[in-house]
Amino acid sequence: MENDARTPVTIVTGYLGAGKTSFLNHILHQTSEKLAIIVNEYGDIGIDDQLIEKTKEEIIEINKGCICCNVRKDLIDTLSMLLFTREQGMIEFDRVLIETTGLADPAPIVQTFLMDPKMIESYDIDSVCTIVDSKHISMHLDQKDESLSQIAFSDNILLNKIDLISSEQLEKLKERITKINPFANIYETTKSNIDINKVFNLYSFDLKDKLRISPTFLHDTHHHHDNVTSLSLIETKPLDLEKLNLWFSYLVQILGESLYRYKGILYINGKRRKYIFQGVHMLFAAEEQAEWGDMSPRSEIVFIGKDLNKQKLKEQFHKCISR
Ligand SMILES: Nc1nc2c(ncn2[C@@H]2O[C@H](COP(=O)(O)OP(=O)(O)OP(=O)(O)O)[C@@H](O)[C@H]2O)c(=O)[nH]1
Repeated sequence: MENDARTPVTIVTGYLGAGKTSFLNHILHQTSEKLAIIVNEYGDIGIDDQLIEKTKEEIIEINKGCICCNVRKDLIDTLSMLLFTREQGMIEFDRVLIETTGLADPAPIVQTFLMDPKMIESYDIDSVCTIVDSKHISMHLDQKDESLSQIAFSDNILLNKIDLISSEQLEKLKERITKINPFANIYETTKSNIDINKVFNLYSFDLKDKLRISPTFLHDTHHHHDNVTSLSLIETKPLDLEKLNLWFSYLVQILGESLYRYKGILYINGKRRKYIFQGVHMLFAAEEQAEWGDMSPRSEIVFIGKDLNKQKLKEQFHKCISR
């Protein structure tokens, strides 16, 4: 990012054999930056039991036993070592690229950059890219939480291997993916061939006017079976800041674990400026932004989460309208 000394980080995720290595090769071919690539080998063996998998990682608990917010100590060690060796003039790199294993849930990796003070100071998540095996993803989505999580956390989704499916299948897949994650850019690829400008320098986790809540996504989704879904809320009446604060505190405490990502732009009663916020599980940040100016003010919120009680969330949000 301009005037930002932090090193950008791109996280690449995707199921086994989806095309992550092919993606890396295309990126390496196009980039003029020096990349430090971390290939994450952990959890490589298929272990179904969540608890066993979690004990393989070094988990730091915050918020008294919250298991959804954890950082990866092994990753912090590697990233600290990179910083140190660069400071010593032993290596040079402009960006870090992390390739996760096919079975990894990206949440703890993303959280590492949002929770650890040294990581926050030194690194800046540019974007999370998920490579999807278009031929097999539907089966994985039916069976695996990791695939859902990889899609839910993503900023860029490459629907790869489209040569192996029909155009009807592709349309259905796009619909299903959009319902899980309405934030992400979706690209159709073969051999993960993508223009680097589409995936680098997005800085999706910055709060600076980066909201991409497009009108096409702001509708409700029905008739699908994925337990990870999105919900969009829109309100043109001004909202009460105090009520909203209380509601959000409640939401992150109660639903934090099942809220994957959420973002919003808020029209607050008595404020000329927009409020924007975003969160990952229980980690939450909000910021006052530019004035509404000529735009007609309205609030837009999108949640991506597991087993969302949409009706209840809608009712609770409605109660935050300023009376
Ligand atoms: N037909 C077809 N094959 C592809 C495409 N992209 C990748 N492949 C093939 O799929 C296989 C896996 O691709 P990789 O890029 O190694 O995938 P990966 O995600 O790095 O795989 P793992 O490291 O095993 O998780 C290779 O044999 C690729 O040649 C595509 O768009 N179409």
